[in-house]
Amino acid sequence: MKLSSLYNEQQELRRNTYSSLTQIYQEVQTFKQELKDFQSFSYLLMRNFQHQYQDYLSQIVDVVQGTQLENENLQFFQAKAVDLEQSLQEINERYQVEKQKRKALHNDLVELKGNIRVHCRIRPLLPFDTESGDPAFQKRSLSLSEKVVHATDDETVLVRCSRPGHTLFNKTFQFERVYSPLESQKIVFGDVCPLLTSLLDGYNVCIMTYGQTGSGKSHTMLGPHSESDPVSPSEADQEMGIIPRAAGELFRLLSENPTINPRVEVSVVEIYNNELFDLLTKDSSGIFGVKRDVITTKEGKSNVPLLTYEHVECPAEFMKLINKSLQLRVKHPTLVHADSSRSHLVVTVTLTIAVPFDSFADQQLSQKLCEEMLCTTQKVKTSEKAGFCPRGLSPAPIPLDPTEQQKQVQAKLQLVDLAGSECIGMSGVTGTILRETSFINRSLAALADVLGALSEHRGHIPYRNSKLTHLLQDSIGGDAKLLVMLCVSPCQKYLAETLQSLGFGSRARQVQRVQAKRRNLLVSGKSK
Ligand SMILES: Nc1ncnc2c1ncn2[C@@H]1O[C@H](COP(=O)(O)OP(=O)(O)OP(=O)(O)O)[C@@H](O)[C@H]1O
Repeated sequence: MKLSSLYNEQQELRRNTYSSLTQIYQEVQTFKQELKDFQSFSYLLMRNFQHQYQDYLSQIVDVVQGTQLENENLQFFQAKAVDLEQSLQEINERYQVEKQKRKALHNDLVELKGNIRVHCRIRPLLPFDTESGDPAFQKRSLSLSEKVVHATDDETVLVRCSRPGHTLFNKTFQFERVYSPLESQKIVFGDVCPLLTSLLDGYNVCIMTYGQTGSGKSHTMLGPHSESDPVSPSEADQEMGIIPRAAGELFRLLSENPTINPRVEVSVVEIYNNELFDLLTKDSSGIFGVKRDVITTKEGKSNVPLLTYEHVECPAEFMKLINKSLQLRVKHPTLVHADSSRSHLVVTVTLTIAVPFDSFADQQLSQKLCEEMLCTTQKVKTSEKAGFCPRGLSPAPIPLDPTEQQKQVQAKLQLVDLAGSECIGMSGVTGTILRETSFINRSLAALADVLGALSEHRGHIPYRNSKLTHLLQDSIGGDAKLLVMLCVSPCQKYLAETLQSLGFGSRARQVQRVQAKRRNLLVSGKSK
């Protein structure tokens, strides 16, 4: 019994063992299958990975090669850009040289043809461009201060107005030189400076500023100044205008030529309400600014009898006279400009220099002129104060050592700061100032008429219609080198006045006068 139960137990154990073994076997088989599947999946994965790796690798190689190529291209283009930049710079430098040459040739041509040279300066926008006493105007002032006048290059002014409600305007004007609002007093003088060399070479020269009131004429001619702060000829003052700079340059040039025995004389006149005043002399009651007249001499030249010429020996003495005269110059405020000059200011510098005879022909001519001078001086006997020239004559020639072989040349530099042309409605003037304004406008119209008559080669040139044109007759219609410096405002508010000034300048350029001539001998020493 016990044996049988043991047997049964063993049988049971065997069955269980067999069943477990079978189960284990099945699991091993399943595991083996799974392992096999995993192996083939891994293999597949590996192959895929290898393919992808190959792909990426070849892509990377392509990219690296491409980058290298691009790098080489970049370096090539960079080198090319440097080359191009260099040649552009060279071309630019050559262009600037050619431009200067062209400009010099153009200026020579202008002079040969006897044309008037016209420069135009556009001033910067200033606070008073947006200010107005008129409240209705104030509302519009922002748009009216919009810039409509531009310097597109150094010879072209573009006037462009595209404001809704206004006539569209797009017009260019050409001048010998155009200054943008950023260009300094020094740059402006740089273009004027050669005219001083011409003066020393014996040419008469006239430089005048023309433009609307407040457009920058006095600023250009004199620089900022006031009674308490006069114009000083100091190199440190960047804002100095043409007159103090010209004074400095003239004496600098003279100091480089000590043998020419120079004599510089200055007269200053103001033309106010068509009357001419000598600002360097007092009347019997001790008041500066004596009324004078302009006459035409037998030779057809304009002359101011009894005009004072003062002898100056340095820029400081020169500017002292100018500052004294500026204090006398009539100024009144207008709506456009609080410190408006109401008169034309004409500064005349007479330079007499002695130069050696260089040819027999010169001596002959000198003799002739000497005789002419003698005749004239015998007719006009005027007392001569120490340091002053005989009134009403051009300044006296320098007495020379009779044994010296020298000739004298006299040339005249006129620096003219015109009163501003203006529209009466815009400047808001009444009473005395209105009267002044109409005189200013009439004299400027007379100037335009003279230019018109000259450009049309009319037989009669109406110089005598105003004191201004009569006084400037020799410079405008004669053989002087004449430079008109137009001054214009950049803003919309003064468009009409600006167009008027630009039109004046364009007409002035059309005038063909006689070619500028060197002054010849005034009087001579004796030749041996
Ligand atoms: N280029 C410029 N740069 C800076 N300020 C300027 C310039 N031009 C003119 N101004 C200023 O504008 C104002 C008017 O100029 P300016 O007195 O020269 O006018 P104007 O044409 O002589 O006027 P008017 O005919 O009424 O005397 C001044 O305050 C002057 O300093």
